[in-house]
Amino acid sequence: MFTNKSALLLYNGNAGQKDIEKVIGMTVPLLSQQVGELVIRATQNKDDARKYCFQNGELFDFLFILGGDGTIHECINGLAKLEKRPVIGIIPGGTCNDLSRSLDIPQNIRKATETLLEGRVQEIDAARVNDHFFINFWGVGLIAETSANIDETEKSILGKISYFTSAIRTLQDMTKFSFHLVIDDKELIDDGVMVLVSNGRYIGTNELPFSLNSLSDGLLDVLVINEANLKMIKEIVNLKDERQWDKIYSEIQRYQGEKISFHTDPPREVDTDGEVYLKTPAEINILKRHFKVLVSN
Ligand SMILES: Nc1ncnc2c1ncn2[C@@H]1O[C@H](COP(=O)(O)OP(=O)(O)OP(=O)(O)O)[C@@H](O)[C@H]1O
Repeated sequence: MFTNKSALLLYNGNAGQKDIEKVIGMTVPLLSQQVGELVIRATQNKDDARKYCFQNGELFDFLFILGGDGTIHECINGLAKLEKRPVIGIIPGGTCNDLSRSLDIPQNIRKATETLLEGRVQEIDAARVNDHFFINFWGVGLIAETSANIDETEKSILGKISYFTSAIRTLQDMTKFSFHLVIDDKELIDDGVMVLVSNGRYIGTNELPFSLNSLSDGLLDVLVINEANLKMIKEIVNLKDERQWDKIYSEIQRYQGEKISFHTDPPREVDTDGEVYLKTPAEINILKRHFKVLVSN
């Protein structure tokens, strides 16, 4: 599949906890054995991946992204509007790596590279929010405030555990907010502590207990949490049997749709794929099978 093809390996040059030379050493020898022409580039700054993908994405048949969900988010924002988009191979090099988990890619870098090189191409959905794009999730309330409250030093030392310590801090002073939500033709005026729109199956390394949730189903899943406490959050992340869901959590509402409109007054911060830089209001549309990715055979 890769002979006579060109590929870009883009890696997060600021890879936090990871020994980048060791990480690169686990993937480049494997890629260069199979790929016709391999270009390697490290990101120099935040937003570099988005700009580079936008300017050069059409030149490559494949894009291997070695980084976390934040780096992937930047890449898909650079690629989304291009006519010719490369096939994406995700090598999990971040802290949470939620998208690679949703795609069942091994979390070990060498194994992930081998899996992608022996894999097949699958089309997956993405979503457009206003003039931006996301691939894994969009959320307001608890999730956005947890991300915003993460201490970067803590993240580099504790990795994914920092999300839990931040969630505990955030829950202590979380207050409800009012919102106006429209999912396709269904209108909901309500208040709550979190509204989540997900395309993928994992958030903060935890699998969402939705058996219907798929990256290729042409639908976005919407989760509205009206009340939250720590016990409940722990139970949600540990809940593996979806049949228990409706019985236990009457304060959680679930929907699916293709087009979502969300308003708050005043505007609230939004987390998209783990990055907090957007605010409400939001007009969200599914982009069916917009990207091609490599997955396990
Ligand atoms: N060279 C760089 N200098 C500064 N920031 C960078 C650089 N390269 C990437 N970034 C930024 O670092 C952020 C985090 O990177 P990344 O997502 O790869 O790792 P992570 O946050 O540890 O992983 P995850 O999102 O899976 O938890 C991204 O938002 C990206 O914009």
